[in-house]
Amino acid sequence: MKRTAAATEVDAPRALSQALRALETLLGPTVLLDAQARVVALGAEAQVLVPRGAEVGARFHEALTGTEDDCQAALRAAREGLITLRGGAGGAGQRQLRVRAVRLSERGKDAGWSVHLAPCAVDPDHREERFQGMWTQDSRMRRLFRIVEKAARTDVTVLLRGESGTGKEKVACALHALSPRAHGPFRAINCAALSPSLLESELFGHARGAFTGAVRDSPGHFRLAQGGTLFLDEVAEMPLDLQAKMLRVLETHSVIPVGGREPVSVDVRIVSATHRALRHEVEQGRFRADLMYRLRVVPIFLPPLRERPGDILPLAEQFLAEFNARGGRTVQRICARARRQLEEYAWPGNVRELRNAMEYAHVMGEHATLTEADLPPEFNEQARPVRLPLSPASITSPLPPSSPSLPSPPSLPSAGARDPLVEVSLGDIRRALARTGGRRARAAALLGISRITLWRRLKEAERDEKR
Ligand SMILES: Nc1ncnc2c1ncn2[C@@H]1O[C@H](COP(=O)(O)OP(=O)(O)OP(=O)(O)O)[C@@H](O)[C@H]1O
Repeated sequence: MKRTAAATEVDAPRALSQALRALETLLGPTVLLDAQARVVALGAEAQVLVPRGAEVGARFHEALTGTEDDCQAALRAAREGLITLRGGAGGAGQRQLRVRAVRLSERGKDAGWSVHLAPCAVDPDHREERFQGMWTQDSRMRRLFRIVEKAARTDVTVLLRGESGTGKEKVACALHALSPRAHGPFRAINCAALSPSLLESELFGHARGAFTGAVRDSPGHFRLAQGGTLFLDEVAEMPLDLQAKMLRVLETHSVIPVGGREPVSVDVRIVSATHRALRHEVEQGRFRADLMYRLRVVPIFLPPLRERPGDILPLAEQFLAEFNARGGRTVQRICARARRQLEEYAWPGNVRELRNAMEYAHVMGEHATLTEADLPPEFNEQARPVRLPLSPASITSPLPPSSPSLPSPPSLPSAGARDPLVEVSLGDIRRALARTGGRRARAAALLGISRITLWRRLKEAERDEKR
C-alpha cells in the first residue's frame, strides 16, 4: 500500500509526551534539557516534584530551585548527584533530589540531557566514607562506623548480625585494629565449619593423648588469641553443650583444654557474628539466653546491600579499579544497561557477591566498556532475584541514545499479582513511601503488596532495628 504524506506525518508534541511517559515509567521523573541546559519538556511526575519555576525554557537550576554549581556538577557527573532545593514543596525548608543526567547527542553533537530525578530526604550527614577497608555513602553504615569506633576502645563483647557478605568479618577486624589490643593477635574461627568435638579442641586446645590422633598438646584459638581478639563467626551454630563451656570461659577468663585438668588464664576480647536473629534461636531453644547476653553487650546490625542501593555502583566501580590495577584489561565505564541490571539485582550474597560479579565481568569481557553480556550468568537468567525498580539509583540508568528498541519495562507488579521471586525490601518500601509522599495505600499499590503486608514489614524492620 502506498503511504500518503498524512499517514507518515508525526504529531511531534504527542510523540514527545508519549516518549516522556515511557521514560517516566522506566526511569522515574524525567526532565529533558537542551544543550544550553534549558528545560525542553517535563514529564508529569517531574512536574509534581518541581512544582515551582518548572517552566519550559527555564534554566535547569532555576527550574529545580537548586544552586547553579550543584546543577552543573550533576549535569557533568558520570555518577548520580544530589541537588539541594531551596524552599521545597510547600515551602517546607530544604529538600534534596537525587539526580542523574544522561547526555544526549545528535549526529555526534551535544543535544542536551535527559535528567532523571528521585526525591530523597535531606541527609545533612550525606557523604562518602572509607573506613578500615570498607567504603560507603550510606548514613546507616556511617553511623555503624561510629559505633565501631566507640566499642573498639573498650573490651566489651560485640555481636555482629548481618547477611552473608555484608562485611561482618571486616567490621570484626576494624574492632581489633582500632582497639588497644591492635598489637596483639586477631584469630577467627567459623563455628559452622567444624564438627562439635573438633570445634571444642580448636577453641580450647587439647592435651596430648586426649583423643586418637592428639599426638601433642595444642593451644587452641583462645590461647593463640592471648592479648588480642577472637572472632567467633556463625556463633549461632555452636552446639548447646559447647555454649555452656563458652559461658564458663567468659565468666572465669580461663579455658580447660580437652583432656586437661588445669584451667589456663586467657585475656581475649570476643567479637561474634551471625546471620541469624539470636533472640529467635533462644526462643527456639537452640541458643542459651545467658550466653546471648554475654556476647551481645554491643549488638551491631549490618544492612544488606539491597537496602543501601546508593553503594552498589560506586562499590562496583571501585572493585573494577582494583582489578584494572592488576593489569590485563582496563574497564573504563559500565554501560547503562549493565548499570541498571546491577542496581536492580537483589544481591543475596551482598558485597562479596558484587565483588565476585565484577571480577567475573572483568575477566570475561574484552572491551573498555563493561556491558551486560559480561555479567555472570545469573544476570541473564529470567528468574534472577531483583529489587523493585523504585530505588533512586534504579531510576537513573538510562538507555543508550543509540538503543534500537526499548527493553521490556521493569515490571512494577500490579496489586495482588506479585512475582514471588521479587523480594520487597525495607529500602523498596521506604522509597515507595517517599515517592507517594508517605501515603501507605498508594505505596503498597505501587509495590504490588497489600497495605497489611507493608505495615507488617515496617513493624518487623522497626523491631529488627531495636534489637
Ligand atoms: N563496605 C565495604 N566496602 C568494601 N568492601 C567490602 C565492604 N563490605 C564488605 N566488603 C568485602 O566483601 C567481602 C565479604 O566481606 P566479609 O567477609 O567481611 O563478609 P561477612 O559478612 O563476614 O560474610 P560471611 O558471613 O559470609 O562470612 C570481602 O571481600 C570484603 O572485603
